[in-house]
Amino acid sequence: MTSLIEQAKQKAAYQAVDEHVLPTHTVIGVGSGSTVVHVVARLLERDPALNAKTVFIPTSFQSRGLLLDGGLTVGDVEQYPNIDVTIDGADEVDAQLNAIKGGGAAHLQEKVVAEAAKKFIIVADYRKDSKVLGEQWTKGVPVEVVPFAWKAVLKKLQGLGSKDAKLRMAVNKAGPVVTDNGNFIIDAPFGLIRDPVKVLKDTKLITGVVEVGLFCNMAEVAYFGCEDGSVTVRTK
Ligand SMILES: O=C[C@H](O)[C@H](O)[C@H](O)COP(=O)(O)O
Repeated sequence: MTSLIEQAKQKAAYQAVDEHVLPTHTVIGVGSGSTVVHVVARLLERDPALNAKTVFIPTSFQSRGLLLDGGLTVGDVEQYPNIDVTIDGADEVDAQLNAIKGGGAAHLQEKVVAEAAKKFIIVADYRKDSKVLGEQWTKGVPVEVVPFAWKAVLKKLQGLGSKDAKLRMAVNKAGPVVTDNGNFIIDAPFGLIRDPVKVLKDTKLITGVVEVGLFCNMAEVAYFGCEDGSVTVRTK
């Protein structure tokens, strides 16, 4: 039996695909994470002729695998720098549609693919819906760093007020999580983030930081699957 959370993710993902992936689209960005599994499932229910003329741009090893397993054609932003629409999950979304992403360490490729798209759409379940970032997602802002700089970046993040910033450690592997790009992740909690643009700018300016999991002023719409089976749609 599917859990309430899985149902919520599925409803949000299905509605987003139905409303934003148009028959005229030929290049679609596909994010990463557990909610995106439902995005790909819905894409696979489309007319096969539409999928056959479409290239899908993954944002991680995981989403590339989902697309390939579904028999879809994959490409990259080097070949396809103009994407019609990108649909992705999020760890938390605020009232202005700013988002924290990178809980799965995929936010660098996700941000590139989102920025290359004419439209960026977020799909999530009710647990991700916040007024202010940091209300629900308390693990911190994921910051991807080049490995040799991690300690220096950690100190700078602490200096910016993230006292509990820490290197993300792997499970079932000794040592840190290594991203799809060969980098490390620092999770930097900043409490309630009332000015995400400032936190993004301050953290991204630290030398050694590759990308920060704050997606500010990027999403056009967010779909939240609710506990009662409905979907809340929030637009900018
Ligand atoms: O790095 C991972 C991505 O930003 C995901 O989109 C995010 O963590 C949400 O994942 P999920 O849909 O599994 O909650």
